[in-house]
Amino acid sequence: MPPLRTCLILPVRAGRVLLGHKLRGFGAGKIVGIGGKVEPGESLEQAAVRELAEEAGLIVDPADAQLAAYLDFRFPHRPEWDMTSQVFVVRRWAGQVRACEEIRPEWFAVDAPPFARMWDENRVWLPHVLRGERVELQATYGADNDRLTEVSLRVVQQVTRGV
Ligand SMILES: Nc1[nH]c(=O)nc2c1ncn2[C@H]1C[C@H](O)[C@@H](COP(=O)(O)OP(=O)(O)OP(=O)(O)O)O1
Repeated sequence: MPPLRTCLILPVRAGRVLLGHKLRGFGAGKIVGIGGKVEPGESLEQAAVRELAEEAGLIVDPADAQLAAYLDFRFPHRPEWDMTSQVFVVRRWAGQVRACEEIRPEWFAVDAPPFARMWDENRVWLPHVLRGERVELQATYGADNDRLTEVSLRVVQQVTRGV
């Protein structure tokens, strides 16, 4: 089965990034980037802005979603969890942050994301993205489906403007 296609979107403003406490479903109990599965007929940008509106109440023009990472997560001991995820950064939006049944959003300082409570590979790719770089990452999880056994990261583009 090909890996599930998902997206993540990171609103960034004034040195802070919006993440969310995942309250149910995949990754429940972790702090995650807001996002979800890409639905048939949607572009990745459309999926990302739809998820942000549904899960955190912010309204974004898909043209303002900047591609920041391509992530490939493999779980050899739980292959049904294999996913790819395109990550977008957005700096312009309308609306107010609000919670939903699935996510409780919270702002974090860009220089202090809550790595201990995030998926393990976030500590590898997220600092680059929050510095304004574009990256590609491949990560493989071990038998506990919680800690990485292998990871590789490639910086695809250095971006002069930080977030
Ligand atoms: N290793 C990983 N690191 C990470 O940062 N995000 C990951 C990840 N593996 C998956 N994700 C993200 C991608 C995607 O946004 C989300 C999974 O999609 P969903 O939130 O749609 O899952 P759910 O099972 O909660 O879906 P529904 O039950 O359909 O709402 O988890």
